[in-house]
Amino acid sequence: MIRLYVRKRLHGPGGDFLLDVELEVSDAEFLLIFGPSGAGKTTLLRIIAGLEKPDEGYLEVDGEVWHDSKRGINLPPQKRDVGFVFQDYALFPNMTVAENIAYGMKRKDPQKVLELLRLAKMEALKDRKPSELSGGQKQRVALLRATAREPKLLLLDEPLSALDQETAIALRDEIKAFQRKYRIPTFMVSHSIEDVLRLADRVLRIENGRIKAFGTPREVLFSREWSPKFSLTGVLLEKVCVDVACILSIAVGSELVQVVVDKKTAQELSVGDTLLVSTKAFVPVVKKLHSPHLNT
Ligand SMILES: Nc1ncnc2c1ncn2[C@@H]1O[C@H](COP(=O)(O)OP(=O)(O)OP(=O)(O)O)[C@@H](O)[C@H]1O
Repeated sequence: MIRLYVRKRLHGPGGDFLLDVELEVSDAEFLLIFGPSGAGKTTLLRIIAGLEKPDEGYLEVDGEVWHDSKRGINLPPQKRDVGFVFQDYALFPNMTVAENIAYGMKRKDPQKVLELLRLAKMEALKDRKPSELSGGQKQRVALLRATAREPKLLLLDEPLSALDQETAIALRDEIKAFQRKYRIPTFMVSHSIEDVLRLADRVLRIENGRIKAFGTPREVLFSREWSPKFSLTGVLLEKVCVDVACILSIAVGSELVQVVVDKKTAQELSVGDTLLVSTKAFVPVVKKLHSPHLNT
């Protein structure tokens, strides 16, 4: 169980605001932290890792108190059992892939390093240096290194955002597979709705430092406050369905807009259809305006 309470005054471009988050997350849960740029997502991860200090807070992980401002407890980062993966890999350039992964393991275990490399289909690259790897491969190594130490908590800060679409999809599947296999509670920051739908057990949506929604992907994505008021028309380029929800990618002029609809709505839509997307009492309504398929 992870119990977290954080308060910290942040300096945003529009003035100061308060990061104010309180939550409980159960063991082995995948929490996705979602929200606009500047909301305080990275700062929250940094506070959990001990890289920044909150003005006021409490953090308990698996029965161990890492921070308690009232009792003056604040474990330094190296005493907090976390694995951290950033957007920019941060591997040791002078170490091989295998050495990078073994670094920080509580009990050196070459067999485990090999098992992880096998799982990520990276065995053939184990003696390479990071400079000889692609971006996707480097990020895989960063993830393996964070997992290898079997931390009590895994923190991932937009680990897929610097990768091309195909690599990001493959790595996303691996993150899920690792998390399921090793059952490490994971907090991941992402801007991607696909990450929300494919990875998260629960989603924390924060805006301006405040919790706007906290629940299952479905509860959060379809929550009534989710969409600002708007109305636009565009052409459906792609629909991707996961469980009960589908993401529509719609070209509106030169912009690409993504909206989430339920599967039933999506079933009636085809790529190439012209759509009207509007909100009615803050719940998006998607209607077909025209279908080229009717004319062929
Ligand atoms: N130690 C700090 N003290 C005060 N303000 C800070 C501190 N660290 C970050 N900030 C400010 O807090 C705001 C939130 O930053 P943060 O990086 O957490 O946002 P974010 O939600 O991760 O954004 P993005 O999605 O763009 O990465 C920013 O305006 C930043 O300048």
